Amino acid sequence: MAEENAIEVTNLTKSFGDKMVVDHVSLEVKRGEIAGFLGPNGSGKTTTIRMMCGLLRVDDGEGRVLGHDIRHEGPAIKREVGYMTQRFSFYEDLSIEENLAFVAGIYGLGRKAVRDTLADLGLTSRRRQLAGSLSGGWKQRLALAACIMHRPQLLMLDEPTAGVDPKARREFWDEIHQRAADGLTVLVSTHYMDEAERCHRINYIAYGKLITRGTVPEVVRDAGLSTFVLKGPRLAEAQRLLRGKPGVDQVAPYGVDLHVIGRNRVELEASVTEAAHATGSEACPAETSLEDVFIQLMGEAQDNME
Ligand SMILES: Nc1ncnc2c1ncn2[C@@H]1O[C@H](COP(=O)(O)OP(=O)(O)OP(=O)(O)O)[C@@H](O)[C@H]1O
Repeated sequence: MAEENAIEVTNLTKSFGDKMVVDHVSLEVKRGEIAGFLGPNGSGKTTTIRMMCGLLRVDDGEGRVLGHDIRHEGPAIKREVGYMTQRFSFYEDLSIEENLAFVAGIYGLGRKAVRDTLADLGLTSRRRQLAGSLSGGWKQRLALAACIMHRPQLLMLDEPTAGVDPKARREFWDEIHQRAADGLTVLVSTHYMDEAERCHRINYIAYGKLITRGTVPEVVRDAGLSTFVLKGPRLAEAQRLLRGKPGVDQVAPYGVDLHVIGRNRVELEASVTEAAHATGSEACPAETSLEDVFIQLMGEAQDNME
């Protein structure tokens, strides 16, 4: 295994009953990298994360996490990985400090680890506050504290910011970036596009299959999509006209604009020009967004399933 990779797994496969929910997924994450794990609901992200943490047996495939074999060295992986589950929970009637002391006990850590972690995450002044009375952002900070207290080298964060307000999400990401700069590796699943754009590299999975990976500009470029923006007074009509026209794969209102996206640029441009003419709107080429790419990939993956 190349030493610089914190995660290197190939062909991970898992079925529940007769349903294959992770289908030969291969992932590579470099040390110190923030890797995004994106994909529609139920596409297999959590299952993949749990296999890589040594929490779930793989049906097939192999690989190493922090140099440990995922099939046979689960306990070593668990010691060196911090896993923040999707619906993390605390004892609501215990304080921040008491909750962390409980987690410290599980890892065999002492009071110093709790004190250091409180200080490290800016929780010292709130340490006596009950976990149940914390806002979403502080709860999530407590969850992060609980999963980094044993000083893991790799964090696996499963939708860590779901339902948290934008300011708290930004603070969370600043925190993650600082830690990555200090050498921590992070794999983070998210449905938020702004968070995907904050990752060094992203991996997109749909219906159990890894569909694309790379930096955000690489993923957008590799998708090979073209986008036109329509501006004008009769966009609802333009939207109706464009649906199902040659070259038009997606039509989506963005505020007062209409975005029209497709793979075949020549056909797309002809359809857009025609709709613009019919509705007195103005059309111009625009950058394709990551969200447009994901929606396209999701639709295509769905079509391949049928
Ligand atoms: N223990 C289990 N037994 C049976 N089916 C399961 C089990 N765990 C997950 N699944 C199914 O496997 C599929 C993949 O689920 P998974 O939670 O890995 O997806 P996900 O990409 O993390 O989704 P989300 O974005 O909604 O969190 C889903 O259809 C889910 O219902």
